[in-house]
Amino acid sequence: MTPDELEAALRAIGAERYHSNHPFHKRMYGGQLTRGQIEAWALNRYYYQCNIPAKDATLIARLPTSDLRRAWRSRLVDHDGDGQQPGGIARWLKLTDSLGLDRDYVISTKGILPATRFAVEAYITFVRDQSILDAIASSLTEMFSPTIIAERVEGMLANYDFVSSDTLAYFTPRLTQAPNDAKFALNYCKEHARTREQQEGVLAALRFKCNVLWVQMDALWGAYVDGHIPPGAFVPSVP
Ligand SMILES: O=C(O)c1cc(C(=O)O)c2c(n1)C(=O)C(=O)c1cc(C(=O)O)[nH]c1-2
Repeated sequence: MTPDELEAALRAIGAERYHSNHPFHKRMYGGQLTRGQIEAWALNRYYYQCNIPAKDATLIARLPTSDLRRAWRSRLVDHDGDGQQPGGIARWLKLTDSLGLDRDYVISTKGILPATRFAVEAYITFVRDQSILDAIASSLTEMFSPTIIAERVEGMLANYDFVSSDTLAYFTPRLTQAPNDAKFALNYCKEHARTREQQEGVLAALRFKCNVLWVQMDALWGAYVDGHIPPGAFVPSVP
């Protein structure tokens, strides 16, 4: 494959497998979720958010050059803040605050679904154990996140009176951060995935990561749409 053919193959995977295709997302932006279901989504998604810096620090520890480490470390600042400006984790907690979730409970992660925990842990393990090329490729879902974020924010503002643009402020910086991050990772993969085997590895890494996101939606659906809430997991106080 040429580098451009590789990019086209990556985009085809996103078109088919990104979590924007999941029925839970469609219900969310379509205004068909209850407040309790949105609370469950925000609570569970906190676990993804708060582990993204651990994932990125794991990768940085493996990167062989200053140039690569410097390029990647902006992601840590994006999520952890710089001590002056809040980062993504703090902004996510504003979202859970505004939904009325107890901050200590959210941070404790006691109420998240087992599948959320397993999926996020699998992502960190993948980045620790697979090749650096595959680890970088696993971040490429971010190529598709601006579209899902725009859809989600627009749909939620239009459909839920308990959500405001302030509630969803987490997403605003992501609309510029994600494309920058994705561009760097995509260029890296196009440049370094030369053999067929390497290219297949990159494609498999993106499929893996789509699964990490997809199973989190499946778990929310099973627990909060079908009603099979696992023992110990969050039970919404409102329907
Ligand atoms: O809102 C979303 O649907 C969405 C998706 C993704 C993604 O595609 O992995 C990320 C984010 N948001 C996000 O906010 C974020 O910080 C992020 C980091 C990463 C990553 O893999 O390093 N993905 C994502």
